[in-house]
Amino acid sequence: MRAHHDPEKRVVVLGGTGFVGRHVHAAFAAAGWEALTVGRTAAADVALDLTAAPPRALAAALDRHRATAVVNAAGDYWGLGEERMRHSFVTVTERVLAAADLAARRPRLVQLGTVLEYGPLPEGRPLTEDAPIDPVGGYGRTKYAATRAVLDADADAVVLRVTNSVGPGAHPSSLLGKVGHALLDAVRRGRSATLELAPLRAVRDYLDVRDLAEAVVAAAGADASGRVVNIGTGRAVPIRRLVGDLIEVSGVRAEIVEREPASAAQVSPGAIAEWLQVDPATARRVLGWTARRTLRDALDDFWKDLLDGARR
Ligand SMILES: O=c1ccn([C@@H]2O[C@H](COP(=O)(O)OP(=O)(O)O[C@H]3O[C@H](CO)[C@@H](O)[C@H](O)[C@H]3O)[C@@H](O)[C@H]2O)c(=O)[nH]1
Repeated sequence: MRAHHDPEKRVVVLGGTGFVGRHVHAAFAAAGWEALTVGRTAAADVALDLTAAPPRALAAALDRHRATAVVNAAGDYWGLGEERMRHSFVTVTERVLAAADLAARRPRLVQLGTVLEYGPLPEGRPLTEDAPIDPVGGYGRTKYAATRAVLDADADAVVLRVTNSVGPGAHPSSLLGKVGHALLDAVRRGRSATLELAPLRAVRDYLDVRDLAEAVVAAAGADASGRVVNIGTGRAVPIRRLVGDLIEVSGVRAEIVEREPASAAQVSPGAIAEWLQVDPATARRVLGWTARRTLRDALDDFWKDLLDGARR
């Protein structure tokens, strides 16, 4: 028998086949929501290129699903220049807002932003929502412009400014994604691995992506509107240790070679913030959400998923 769903719990996840979106979709389903993914690939429930489709196409998908909420987890950015990122984030967000206006019932919007919208803070100062906005790179600048569009629209919306996340499906261009794929390659070849990385100086707040997904579900159900909430664990971890833990989890013999990136295209979006730790108090108070998983589990499950994928 088909499960009976609460008519108020119907969500459309934009970018629902991406690394974060996939987990967001699963978390909504686990919480009893009827969840639909929109993405560019055939893996999505509704295949729609949000950078090209007019708002009425998305509005029609929202209406067909009778969506009460929409999550914007869409947007390519790895290796893209600022203009392309502006299109990925700002143009798409403007279209999402226009589509929500056109829909028969305006859905609540949960927009995924980034902690990189803020400027770097001195070491030891946790990132609160009143920290100065001073994005250093094109990624932070364009994500901030998208956040502004949401806040200025006066919609029923909340923006989550999210820190780094890891777990099954981590993007191969991210630091831990890159390391995981290189370790998997070593397993396939029956060799040890040589990991060529930019100097691992940063100390960052890392979330299990499944905790992040639960924060999005909490945000969809919360009362808060027209504001931002920072999403992180409240702990800062040296990324060198995370890389070491992933190598240990894999059991692969690996050598790390640290070298300054040869070109700007190889620099991580977050390379500007060396020390970053979120203050999780607002998320706890406003969303009733706190990260609960360990990073060891996130790394374990990321590695298991890579091995499973290689066997499939
Ligand atoms: O070879 C490398 C690669 C990366 N890093 C550092 O590792 C951290 C993580 O880098 P990466 O995985 O490339 O991600 P970020 O650049 O931090 O960006 C991620 O984290 C942001 C929030 O913190 C999110 O908004 C983005 O979507 C997400 O891609 C950063 O401090 C990088 O400077 C290195 O030290 N060496």
